[in-house]
Amino acid sequence: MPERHSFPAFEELKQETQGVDVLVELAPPPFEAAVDWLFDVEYLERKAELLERRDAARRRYQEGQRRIESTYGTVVVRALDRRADGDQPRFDVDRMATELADAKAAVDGLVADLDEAFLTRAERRKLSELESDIVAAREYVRNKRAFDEGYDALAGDLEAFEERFEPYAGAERYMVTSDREFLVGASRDIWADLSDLARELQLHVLPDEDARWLSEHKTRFGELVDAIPAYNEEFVANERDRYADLLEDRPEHGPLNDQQQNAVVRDDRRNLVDASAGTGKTLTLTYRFQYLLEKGVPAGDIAAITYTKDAAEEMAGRIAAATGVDEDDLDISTIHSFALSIVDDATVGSGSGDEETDLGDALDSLVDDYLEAAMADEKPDEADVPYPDVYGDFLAAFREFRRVDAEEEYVDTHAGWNQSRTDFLRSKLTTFVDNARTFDLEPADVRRKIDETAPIQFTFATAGVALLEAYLRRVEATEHPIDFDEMIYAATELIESAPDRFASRYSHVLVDEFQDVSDATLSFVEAFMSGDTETHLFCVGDDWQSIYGFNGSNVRYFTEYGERFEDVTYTPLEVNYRCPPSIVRAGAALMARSEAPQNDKPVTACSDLETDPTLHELDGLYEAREPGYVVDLVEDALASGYDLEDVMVLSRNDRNSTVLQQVREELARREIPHQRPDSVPDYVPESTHETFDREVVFDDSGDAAFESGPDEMGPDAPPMVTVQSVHASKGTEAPVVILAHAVDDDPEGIPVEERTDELVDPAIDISANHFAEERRLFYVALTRSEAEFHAVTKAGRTSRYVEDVRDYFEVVEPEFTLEGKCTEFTPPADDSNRPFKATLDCVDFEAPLMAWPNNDPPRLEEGAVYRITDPVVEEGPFGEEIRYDRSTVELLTSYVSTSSGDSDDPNPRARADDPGDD
Ligand SMILES: Nc1ncnc2c1ncn2[C@@H]1O[C@H](COP(=O)(O)OP(=O)(O)OP(=O)(O)O)[C@@H](O)[C@H]1O
Repeated sequence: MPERHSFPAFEELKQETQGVDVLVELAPPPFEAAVDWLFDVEYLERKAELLERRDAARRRYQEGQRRIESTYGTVVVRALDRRADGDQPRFDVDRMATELADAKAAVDGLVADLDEAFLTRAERRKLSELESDIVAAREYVRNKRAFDEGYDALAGDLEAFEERFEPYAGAERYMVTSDREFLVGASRDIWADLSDLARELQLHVLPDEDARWLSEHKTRFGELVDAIPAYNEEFVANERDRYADLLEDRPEHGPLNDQQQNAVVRDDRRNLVDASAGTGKTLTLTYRFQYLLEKGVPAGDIAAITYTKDAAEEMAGRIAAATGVDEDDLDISTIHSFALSIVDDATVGSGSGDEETDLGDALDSLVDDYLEAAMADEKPDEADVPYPDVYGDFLAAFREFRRVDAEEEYVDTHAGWNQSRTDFLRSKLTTFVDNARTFDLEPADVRRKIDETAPIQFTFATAGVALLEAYLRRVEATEHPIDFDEMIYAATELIESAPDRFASRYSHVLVDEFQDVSDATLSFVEAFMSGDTETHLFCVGDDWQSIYGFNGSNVRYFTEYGERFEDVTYTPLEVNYRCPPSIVRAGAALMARSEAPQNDKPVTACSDLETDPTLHELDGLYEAREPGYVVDLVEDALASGYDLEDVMVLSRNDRNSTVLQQVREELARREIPHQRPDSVPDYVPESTHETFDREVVFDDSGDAAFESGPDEMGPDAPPMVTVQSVHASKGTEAPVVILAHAVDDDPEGIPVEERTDELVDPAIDISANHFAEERRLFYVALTRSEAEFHAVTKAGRTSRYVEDVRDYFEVVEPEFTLEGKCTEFTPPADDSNRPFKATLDCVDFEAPLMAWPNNDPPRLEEGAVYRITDPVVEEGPFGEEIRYDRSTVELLTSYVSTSSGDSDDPNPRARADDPGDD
């Protein structure tokens, strides 16, 4: 059936006609004809006009529609086909978009230009279908274009992300901090961009491949946004699972705790374990070494640096035993041996054989040459010394120094009692140059620090600077480094200049006691990170134990490490496995009061031992009583079941220390085996020699002694009490620790008296606060203890650090009882009011006694042995004296004639205990 056309314009006309018909019917007859006539004329005109407009509109429509279809039909159809197939457009999307925009404009123009009222419904539908096809095609192209643009904008970010993420895709590696920060940020940004894009697009309109890409990437990045921050945690958990055997099942002690296990497996570029004493830092470092070996890292790719040779040997022994790797294949050494090995390696075959390679020799011989010639006042052209021009400067300053010294008698006043002038000057000059090297001061730096208004310092330091110049010339002229500092600098330079050769040799460098780094050692360690090497650092340390400021170390390198370098992961360890809870709490309280900023470190004790540290405040004759008292404590410990090696006696100083020297003498007198300072054979009483299958030597005093320190003795080493300085005790532990001479602000106390050395000061550049460093030293001493800690001090002069934590101490006021033989007795002349005087030989010391006649004291008998209970010590004209009277003196043994052979018994206590002697 043909379509019935219907036009609204004609409908309107028709309605109008019907309206006129009704009007005609209602009108009276003559008027009716007139209306008809009028209407016919009007109607016919309008009808003709309408027909004309209709035809024009239809013509325009048909032409327009045809034109649009022929111009744009193909592009619309193609677009719609792709859209329908979910396929990619097969030609240029931009051109397509332009053409479709034109098509839309053409349709819009046509519609605007058309009087649609003259179109049939079918024509209108067709037009609207054309319009909507164009719109749909445009929608497809717009989405596709927006997707492509979004994709292009993301492509760079995605590539960068994938490249950085690629090493971690298998979850086999710890994510380095800078990568992690980048990947966290990038994954968030990419996810946000993908989400924006998806929001902006109609996915169903996109080609399927694009829609799929978008939704898959959006999902992936949605997951990565959560996964990347948690990546390392997961890695660590997996790694801990995989190596649980190593980390949890070792029989010699319990499993490593969570924090220790984390520290072992975390593997940033730089890993820092910052933890207080006894929390297992060294143990964790040892485990990290083993873990790396178990992971398959070749032993030769791992280097460990310890603070002392003993610690290196102990660690190597432990790792070799645990892993079966030959000890010789383990690269564990002190930083100096490590640097030396690098320098040696680099200079092999360079003809360094003739050079002075013995560290220290170069300086010693230079000081000797200059000093000897200058003491003999040899002129530069007479003297057989290197660098005569510098010697000339040295001599001029040295002559001035001697002139000033002759007036001020400086050397005579300051030299040790058995030290010659030359020895004194030699030691000061060597220390001067040594210090300048340690603190890396150039001659000009030292010169600036000299006080020109102080003649002694000015003349001596001017000579010192000349010597430093000569030494630096020698350093320069010598191919092989000739001192420790030079060694470190040279090794650092070598590594930095050839990272491929030296730094990349190690994939892992582990460093113990990292808080003690100096400028030079820090540069050395960091040199391993130079170039494109993949070396990873693992350092353990504790700023609370930084005690080598005088040696050039600077705790700020440790505390500010994370700010100075990139890719640092910190791991705390918060359980102390060594000390009883009271000591752990006292240590934390001590450090909370530090004079210098310290890192905060929460710590709890693992032990449930209820021992409190003990404070022994000796009064009266302190200096004389102290060694005997300290050794009494050693004997008490031995008597209560501790072994010799369980006891450690410490003091602020060792070399030149009267305190430890006297303690050692007392230990030897009581035949207790004990350690002596480096290079001096340790003491073992003759009676025990045959017990040990070792060669025994006898020292000058006739004491039997082993040739080396306890750690080097091997399995046959005899057990002995450790006696050493607090510095030397770092990193060690013992059940019983006795800190002798915990006296405040004393030449051998803690804090040690802050001493300036007028001669050497210009060559020193210590940045550490003296009292803060001494506090840390006290902290080290306190935290060596596994059970008992005893601080022995003089009543009224107790160390400020003990005072800071006195509440944690059990305070013992030892009863002061003197027992000894009266060796001298001087009664006053009868008529005088002068005191009786006597001396009691208490073996450990001589006690001067005094009594006034009106106190009615007993008359003492020379040669008899007395006990004085609770004696009152007073300051007399010749020092401390003990007042005695009848109520305090008790006769233990009457005078025994020397012919009996007993009178020289050095141990009156034994006699007093013997009832048969009464
Ligand atoms: N997880 C553990 N279980 C049992 N004992 C442990 C554990 N961790 C450490 N220890 C023990 O605690 C003591 C202290 O360990 P370590 O010497 O490694 O600590 P440190 O932090 O290096 O101490 P310091 O800084 O005082 O030298 C050692 O006797 C060690 O064997």
